[in-house]
Order: sequence, then structure tokens, then C-alpha cells
Amino acid sequence: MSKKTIVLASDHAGYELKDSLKEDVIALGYDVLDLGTNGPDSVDYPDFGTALAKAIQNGDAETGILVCGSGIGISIAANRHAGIRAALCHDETLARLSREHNDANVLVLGARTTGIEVAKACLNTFLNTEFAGGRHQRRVEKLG
Ligand SMILES: O=C(CO)[C@H](O)[C@H](O)[C@H](O)COP(=O)(O)O
Repeated sequence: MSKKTIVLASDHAGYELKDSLKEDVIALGYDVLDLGTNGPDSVDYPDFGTALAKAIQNGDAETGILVCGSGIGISIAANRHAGIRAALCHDETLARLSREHNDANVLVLGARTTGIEVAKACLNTFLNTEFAGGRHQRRVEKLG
């Protein structure tokens, strides 16, 4: 059986945090699909949020991690796509709730707003928390 694949993407403001989180994801035993960006040259977050959403829609990965400066722009981009539930998280509580209540399939972080240790804690919580189902199932289904 193949390992679960996690897709990562960021803009120029987020690539260093994205690369750091990628190391953690690999160390945890996941397969990784890195859609870039891979350097400080200015790029546009909609291109990367959209590319990640399409990778999940296509079945290339089950779960995603997105990073931009604030996390806001790239969240907006990803959430325009059907089936994508991208959650901008600033702490472990939000990371846990995004999984338990919203069955979020994309963790979004702001590299200019969230420190590396909090970001890593969010990542671990996000990856290790199951969707609670029950009353939340009906609500998630209404998201489309
Ligand atoms: O989308 C954003 C803001 O909502 C992100 O923070 C971007 O990374 C940011 O806008 C990029 O800004 P820059 O001045 O072009 O580096």
C-alpha cells in the first residue's frame, strides 16, 4: 500500500517555512509533492493556491499545506475550488478544530505571522487529528 501523499505550495513570502515543514513531513514518513515556489523571487499566491487545489482534486495528494505571508491570500485562492477545505491556523487549537469539526484537507500558515515552533505544532496537530463526524458531517457536506 502506498504512503499518504502531502502536497505543499507557497509564494515567495512562505517558501522558507514551507521548506522547513516539508522536512518534518518527510521525517514523519509521508510522500511529498512540492509545487514550489522555491526561492525569494516574487510570485503570485493565486497560482500556487490553485495548483495545490488541483493536485488534491486530481487525486495526486490527499492533504495539503499552503504558506504565504499572512496565509490569507493563498487560503482564498485554494477555497475557490470544490472539495477544498483550507484552514488558516494560528495555533494548535485552530489546527485541531479545523480537523475535528471541518475535516479540513489543507493546512494554511502565515510565514509573517506565525513562528516556526507554532507552525510545526500546528502541522503535527493537523496531521494527527481525525474528523469527528456526527453533526459535523452534515455541515461539511453542505460546503460542497
Ligand atoms: O496574500 C497575502 C496577503 O493576504 C500574502 O501575505 C502574500 O504573501 C503577500 O501579499 C505578499 O506580499 P509582498 O509584499 O508581495 O511580498
